[in-house]
Amino acid sequence: MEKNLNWAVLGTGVIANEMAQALKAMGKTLYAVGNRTHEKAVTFAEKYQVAKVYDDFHEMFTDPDVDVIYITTPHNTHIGFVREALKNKKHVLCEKSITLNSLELEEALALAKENDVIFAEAMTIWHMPLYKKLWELIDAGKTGTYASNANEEHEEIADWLADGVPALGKVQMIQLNFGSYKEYNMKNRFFNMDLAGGALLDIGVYALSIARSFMESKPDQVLSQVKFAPTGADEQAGILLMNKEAQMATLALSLHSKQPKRAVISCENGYIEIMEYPRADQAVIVEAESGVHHTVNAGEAKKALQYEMEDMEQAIKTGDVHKLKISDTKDVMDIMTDLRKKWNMKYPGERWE
Ligand SMILES: NC(=O)C1=CN([C@@H]2O[C@H](COP(=O)(O)OP(=O)(O)OC[C@H]3O[C@@H](n4cnc5c(N)ncnc54)[C@H](OP(=O)(O)O)[C@@H]3O)[C@@H](O)[C@H]2O)C=CC1
Ligand SMILES: O=C1CO[C@H](CO)[C@@H](O)[C@@H]1O
Repeated sequence: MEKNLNWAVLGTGVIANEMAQALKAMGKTLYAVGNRTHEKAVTFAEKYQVAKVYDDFHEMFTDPDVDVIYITTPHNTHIGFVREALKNKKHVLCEKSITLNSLELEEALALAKENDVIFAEAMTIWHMPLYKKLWELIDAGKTGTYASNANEEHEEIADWLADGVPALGKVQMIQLNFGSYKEYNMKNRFFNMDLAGGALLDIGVYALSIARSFMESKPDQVLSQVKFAPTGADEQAGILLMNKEAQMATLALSLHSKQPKRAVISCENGYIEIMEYPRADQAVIVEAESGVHHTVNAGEAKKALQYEMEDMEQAIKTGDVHKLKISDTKDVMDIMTDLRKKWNMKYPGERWE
């Protein structure tokens, strides 16, 4: 019989609560919880019937019954806890942004390899069925027509053909907005430099992940403008990307003004519009010539965390990590690192070399 993987969660904040609910919806129970403020871990365990609460959350890393740890603490703390977990041979699913910079990410990936465990980012974009479907659609139609044997690689091609969805051709230009209004409140993580706040690591990571996932290669040209919050954290930014195939992306990010979370992926024969990414379950495809609209549905927005944990479990059980898109996580982290270096925006205690 297949082994049931035991999940432990580090942290009891917003996303940890969602994770516990998602595991329940998967028919599983969270095995363990640890938190800096112990009483909150006790309350959390009662709420979700968690079997184990650690007196000191560091015990989680050496508990022989824990298979996989979900890290849900602020960005600045990720690398320290990731190191501790990987050295103790625990698989790790770590919240975005996975580390502060590429140097930390390289170190963590090397540690995962050395200890023969999986280390991945809980990046919603990699796991939602909608994006998986759209990547297939783009891939099957990137030459501008569907190849006659395309359905051997792309199961859904017959459905697209039946629905009259055109082969979209090459991705040319991607436009992404993400704006979320957060107060300048130093009690939370959003603008606090000590907690690695700022728009890029909190929301830019989503926009960049979408951009990377629809581009053929990593962008090698990056331009930007930035405005800083009174705390020194990046409050809003405009970012332009281009890769060697001359595919371009434009990002507008703000952590102090609301914008629709909208993605437009323009291709030669039409465009795809996704509203409310990252947790999206619907997109509209508009044909360039006729203006005809096709609605594409896949998955359910409310199951976002479930999809992440299902892909992680599958990777642990099979050893096939392709769904975790670690290489794309690295590309996104390289772009974010490069941007912050250009902005001279270093977090307290952060190492760049
Ligand atoms: N995927 C998604 O949709 C979302 C992802 N996130 C990501 O999840 C992470 C956490 O965000 P969120 O849940 O909003 O954060 P919260 O502020 O709600 O919770 C943070 C948790 O981390 C703990 N913590 C804070 N500092 C430390 C520290 N120095 N050492 C140990 N534990 C610490 C807190 O413990 P205590 O109780 O003691 O304060 C708390 O349990 C971030 O990386 C964020 O980007 C966030 C929201 C949505
Ligand atoms: O990941 C997250 C989901 O989106 C929020 C903004 O709307 C972020 O602040 C949060 O960290």
